[in-house]
Amino acid sequence: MEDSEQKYENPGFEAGEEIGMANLNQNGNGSPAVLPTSTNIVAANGSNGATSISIPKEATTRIVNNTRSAEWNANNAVVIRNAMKTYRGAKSPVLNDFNMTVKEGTIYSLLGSSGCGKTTTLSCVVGLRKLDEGSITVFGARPGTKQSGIPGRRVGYMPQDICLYEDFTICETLQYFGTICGMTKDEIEDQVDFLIDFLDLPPAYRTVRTLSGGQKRRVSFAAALIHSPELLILDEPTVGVDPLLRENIWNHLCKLVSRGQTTVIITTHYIEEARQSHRIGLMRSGRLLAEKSPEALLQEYNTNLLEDIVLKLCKNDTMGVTEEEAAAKQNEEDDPVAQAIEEISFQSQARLSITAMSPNNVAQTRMRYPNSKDGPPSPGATPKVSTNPQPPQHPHKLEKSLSSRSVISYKRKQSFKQDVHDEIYLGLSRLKALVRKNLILLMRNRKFLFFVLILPCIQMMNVCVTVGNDPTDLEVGVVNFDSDCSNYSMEDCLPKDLSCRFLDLLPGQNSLNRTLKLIPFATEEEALEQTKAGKTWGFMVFPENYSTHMYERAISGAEPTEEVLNGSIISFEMDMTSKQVAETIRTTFFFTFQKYIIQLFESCGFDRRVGEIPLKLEEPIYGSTDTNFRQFLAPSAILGIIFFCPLITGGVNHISDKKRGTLDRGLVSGVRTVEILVSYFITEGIVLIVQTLLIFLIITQLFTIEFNGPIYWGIILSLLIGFCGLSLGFLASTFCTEEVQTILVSIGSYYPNMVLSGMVWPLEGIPKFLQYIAYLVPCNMACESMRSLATRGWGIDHPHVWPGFVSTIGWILLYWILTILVHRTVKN
Ligand SMILES: Nc1ncnc2c1ncn2[C@@H]1O[C@H](COP(=O)(O)OP(=O)(O)OP(=O)(O)O)[C@@H](O)[C@H]1O
Repeated sequence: MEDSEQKYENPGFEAGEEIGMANLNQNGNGSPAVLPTSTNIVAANGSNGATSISIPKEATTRIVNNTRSAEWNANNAVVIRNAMKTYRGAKSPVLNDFNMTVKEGTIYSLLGSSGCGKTTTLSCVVGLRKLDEGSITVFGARPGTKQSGIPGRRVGYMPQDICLYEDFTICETLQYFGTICGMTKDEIEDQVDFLIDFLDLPPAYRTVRTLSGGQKRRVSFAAALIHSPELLILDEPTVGVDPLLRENIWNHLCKLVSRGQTTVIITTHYIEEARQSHRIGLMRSGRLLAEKSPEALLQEYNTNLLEDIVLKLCKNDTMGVTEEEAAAKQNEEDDPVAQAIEEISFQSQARLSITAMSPNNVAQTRMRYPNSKDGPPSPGATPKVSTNPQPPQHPHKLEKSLSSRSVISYKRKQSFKQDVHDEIYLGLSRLKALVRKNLILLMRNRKFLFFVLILPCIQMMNVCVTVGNDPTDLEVGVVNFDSDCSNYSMEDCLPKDLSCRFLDLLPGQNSLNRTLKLIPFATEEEALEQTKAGKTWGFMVFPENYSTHMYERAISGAEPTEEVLNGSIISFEMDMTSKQVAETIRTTFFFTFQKYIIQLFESCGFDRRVGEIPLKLEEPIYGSTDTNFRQFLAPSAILGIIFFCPLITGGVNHISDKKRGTLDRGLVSGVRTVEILVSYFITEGIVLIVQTLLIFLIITQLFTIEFNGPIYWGIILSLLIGFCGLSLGFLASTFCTEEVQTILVSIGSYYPNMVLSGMVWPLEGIPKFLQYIAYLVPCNMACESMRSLATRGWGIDHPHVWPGFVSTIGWILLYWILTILVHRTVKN
């Protein structure tokens, strides 16, 4: 119980002290900082009065940026100086010459109306946003540097929004954030038990989605606390929390701070709640109106309600009266510090007030704060300095929580080898947490998972069933003035019914091949009308005495008459709007005619070879004589489908993570972009492997499409293309803010990729200049490789095959580099 009786300390502040950059007149060695002149600075040294120095604003910024000496006091956890930030498109800055000093081991409450810039300030402190001007130091270094511990496990961040995975249970949530911060399983288990009990959370197996708003906020709070960080950044943690629990939370924060292990920056809407903090920053329109201990404020304004002070300061600010002027009016006593600050407030817009505190003061000041439960002090009374605070609601559990076992200690100085070891251990720990997170999210959405696994198979089957088959039942009209074909023989060598023999040989009449469906017409006009009406694809006309003329032309040798030549022509009129259909009909006619002539020659006793076209197509070197379009399309279709699915799912998952705020939360805890990418590669890789194997099964077993080369290289290339799509999806989602944008970008990039990689049409058929541009699409070379593997049976060592693998790996690396660069740029 020693802790509960221990006094809460107020390290570094005295009641009545002023906003300040401590020890600006000293550098790290204790020697005076030499400052050029221009802007007034007051360096007040305790009660010894104020010293006025002039420096240009940029010089102060430089000092802040370049050295720890002037700004940095070993007791400062967070220092913000001259911060300026304007959101793109905003008319006024959200942070306007903002200064803030948070001492180590204290609770700092940032108070301000909605929209004044509190969240922006916190997001800059945790490194999620960058300032336009000015500086932030956390533990003496810029956020983002190793020394600052941000991002990393030295900080615990609770954003304003819930920012949790809705499909996780409470236990999984805390495990995730604990593992990211490098906690062991036992440490996490201990903390989970404690936090569930302490924060009055529902049972650990409950899914976040099923919790109330307040319960979700408490889980979010627990996630920030789990690793007992040195710096806790809490954005409105007590909203929606009942008063008793709110008090518990504050007690817990006080407890953590009193042990000197934690610094807390908290934003809250409950002004009186802020009484329990060591320092209050009153914020308005991107500036601090005051930054003092609650006692100092209450004393100065001679009131017992913080609300009154906030109201007064805001009114004064609206009227253009500075805090110092207002305080001077309230308190007629001549305070040299207040006077000094008043002086610079009038002289410069770029105000910089500095209170130099003696280190002795810092060490000596010990103040205990009244608990809100005690009620406000009576009018005119000085703030209550209690010696007996309300004990926390679960003192024994707090003891347990705060024992050295549950508090992670951070060694600040260790060997390089140890550093590397820690980095590797932490990196693996984060990766493990990310992979587990992805897998849990995937498994919790079983229907979606099933759809994701099955979708590429459905697409592939779709391609195989619908594409590459010859068209059938094409309706073609026949106008036959030669014969009514009522009684004819295919064997006779007679000049009659030859038109019937030709029609008989057309596929679709007596054969299984159902290419054509012949429709007889009495006149050409009728047949034409039907074609014009779109009911037939065209019609053929056999002239009168066609058989006689054809017989003479075929067997009467040289020098046929003009009448014979013209009278033996079968004329075709066709609807040529569909290239594939027209080609099919035309090819069918030509091949049938060839057969018909051979058959006529044979029936008349001639050598059939006389009737053959004297061209010979030898056995194909690669492929077969009856290769259809499906054989051409299938290998590239695999790549197209495997590329597209992860492109969409990877991008959408990343955006969801971003929108939920969970990504930012992870990044603050030290998760790296490359780790997120690797984790998605692992989980999506599992999905990809299943998708690829299913697709290969479908094409080889169900549709019996030949894969002549080593099939494992085909599978590896498909996986690489899947990873390539995933990487592109990631890159796209780095730019985008909404899922629909990623989907549009994916679709937009999919079609050029499909067309320019020769998936559907040979690249030799596109304009020459486009053939070069086509190399810029990721599937281009991979398509050629895949086709060569599948149809020509070549191996990885063939110069048409390996470049596809190399180029795909190159694209993956390029997308990764761009994603990391864009991510950094966007963050900046
Ligand atoms: N990404 C953004 N782009 C443009 N403006 C923004 C963006 N984020 C915040 N703002 C604007 O900046 C101002 C400060 O926002 P911020 O979230 O920091 O306020 P806050 O003090 O935390 O408010 P609250 O207490 O309501 O959470 C607001 O006017 C807000 O509309």
